[in-house]
Amino acid sequence: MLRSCIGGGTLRSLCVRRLTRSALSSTKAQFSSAPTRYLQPPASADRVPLRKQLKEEAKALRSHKRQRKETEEASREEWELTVGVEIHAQLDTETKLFSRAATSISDIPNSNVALFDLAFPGSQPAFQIATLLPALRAAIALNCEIQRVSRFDRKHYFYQDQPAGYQITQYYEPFARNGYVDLFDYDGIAPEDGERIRIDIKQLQLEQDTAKSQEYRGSRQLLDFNRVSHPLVEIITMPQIHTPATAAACVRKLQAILLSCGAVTTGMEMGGLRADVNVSVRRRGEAPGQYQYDGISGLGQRTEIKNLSSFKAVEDAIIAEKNRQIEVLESGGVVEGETRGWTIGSTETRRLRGKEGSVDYRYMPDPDIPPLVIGEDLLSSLRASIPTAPDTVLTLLVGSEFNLPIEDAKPLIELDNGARLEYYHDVVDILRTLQVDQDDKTRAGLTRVASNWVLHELGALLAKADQAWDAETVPARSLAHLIDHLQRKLITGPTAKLVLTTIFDGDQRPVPQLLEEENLLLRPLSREEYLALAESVIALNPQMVEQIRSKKQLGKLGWFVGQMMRNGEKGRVEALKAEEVLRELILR
Ligand SMILES: Nc1ncnc2c1ncn2[C@@H]1O[C@H](COP(=O)(O)OP(=O)(O)OP(=O)(O)O)[C@@H](O)[C@H]1O
Ligand SMILES: [Mg+2]
Ligand SMILES: [Mg+2]
Repeated sequence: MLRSCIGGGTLRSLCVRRLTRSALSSTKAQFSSAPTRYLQPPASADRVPLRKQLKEEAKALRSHKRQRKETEEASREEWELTVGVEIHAQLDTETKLFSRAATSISDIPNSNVALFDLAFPGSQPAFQIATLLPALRAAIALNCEIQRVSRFDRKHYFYQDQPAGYQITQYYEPFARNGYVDLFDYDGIAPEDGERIRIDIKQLQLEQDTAKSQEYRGSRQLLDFNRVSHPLVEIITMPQIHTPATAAACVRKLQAILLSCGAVTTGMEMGGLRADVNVSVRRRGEAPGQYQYDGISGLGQRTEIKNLSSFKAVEDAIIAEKNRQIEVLESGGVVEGETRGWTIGSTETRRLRGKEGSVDYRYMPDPDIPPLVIGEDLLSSLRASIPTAPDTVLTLLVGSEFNLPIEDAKPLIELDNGARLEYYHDVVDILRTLQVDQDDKTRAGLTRVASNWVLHELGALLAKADQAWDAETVPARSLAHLIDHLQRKLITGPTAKLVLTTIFDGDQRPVPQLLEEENLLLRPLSREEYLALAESVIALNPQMVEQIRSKKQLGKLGWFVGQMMRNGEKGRVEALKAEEVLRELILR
């Protein structure tokens, strides 16, 4: 740890030493682990030299991508793709939907299971009212009309992960209808969808999750009933999406909204959210297709790809399924309504089963569960407490108060479930107080400087250490003090980065104390010292000076600045002042 090396010498020299040593050992490691084919001559004449092989592979990949793009464009002109998405998200609740068993997923398998969850004969459902709160927050955040009365239904199918032989869901009378989600260009929608597209949401329904199956030694299945009856919200979009990229953007946005309104705590990466995509194609020139869905007619036959667990899988599976359907239709075949699966890294969807018509599920109202009646007072208190929507936060961050580029505003909102944004606000607040004596222009620029440090400098350290976000690793106060010192030119940029690394590695001293004790505060060079330094680098490079003077190659001044920083005492030469003196000496 860096902290332990501080005692024996100056922080700067020790860090350089530490870096050199670790750089050397990593170089060594690279060499020792390099495949032997680098070091040995080719064993036989037909072995292609590696560089050539890599070049050919890169060329093949480029041509494959080009071909895929061309096929995509050609097929887009001829075929219309339609996609509707169903999202299943695990609600942030302490209990299951109809029992008081805990929802914790980290406990040992089959430890959180009530009799009703296992469908023991005679056990009865006891609806847990608290599970409704995150569901309602989701419905409000998705602009839905909340139904004052809704009911639960049984959807029958037989599978090992469903002990009752039916799933309790809301088929006939869901608790929320007619919502929408707006997707913007910055959400990553396809260019042909323009700056904004609105996707209507047909309904939100409460339902039970299934048990988790796990394959065991190939032929057996292990079942963990901890997940069974975990409260889920199913969100169903209308078939209004026409590109794979927009479908992926839609799932990403729905996840962001659910996280930000506190309906869920985990996203796709942790298995807390799964997506099913429904895909159909239709030849543009031909008569409308014979299928319809909730008032939208003229559609092609849909297939459904179940259980997608990443945004990339959503996009890739839709591309593959669209291409498969086009191929079937172009060769005179018929697309069958079926459920299909997708394996990550694959290029094709695979048939799982023919799609049962809704009749086969034998939907029926659950006779054991009374209707859900939602009061206006509950709704208005939830509406008042719902956090600001991500789009509104984004507008604020790119607006005049924060003036951030969209490329910074988006990750600030999305990273670490909002914790990064909270930290950023803390840094800005403290920084504004520290810089209260500065002029308006400097103070206005603080928001951008802070986002650069929070996202890029701190982000790079986290990435390098492969470490998860923790606001205490570098306390907001420390980062604000560091930026304050830098803004006041009390330290140089490289020193600020070095100190950030030191704190990141565990040094807990307050920044002013650390800078003082390690002698890192900038002791500005005098004018005479700048002049002497500039003269020495000028004297060593007369030709360059001549080029700058005669050909007006002012860009070369930067090279001289670099020389001055290298030759001068580390951390004491300021680039702007160096350039000022150089201009004076060379261009006068
Ligand atoms: N022809 C079509 N092409 C593309 N998408 C479609 C088409 N018809 C319906 N969809 C989409 O399919 C989805 C249907 O979801 P819904 O939950 O209503 O039925 P389901 O898939 O039979 O139900 P579940 O999978 O929950 O048993 C919606 O997202 C809808 O937009
Ligand atoms: Mg559905
Ligand atoms: Mg479905």
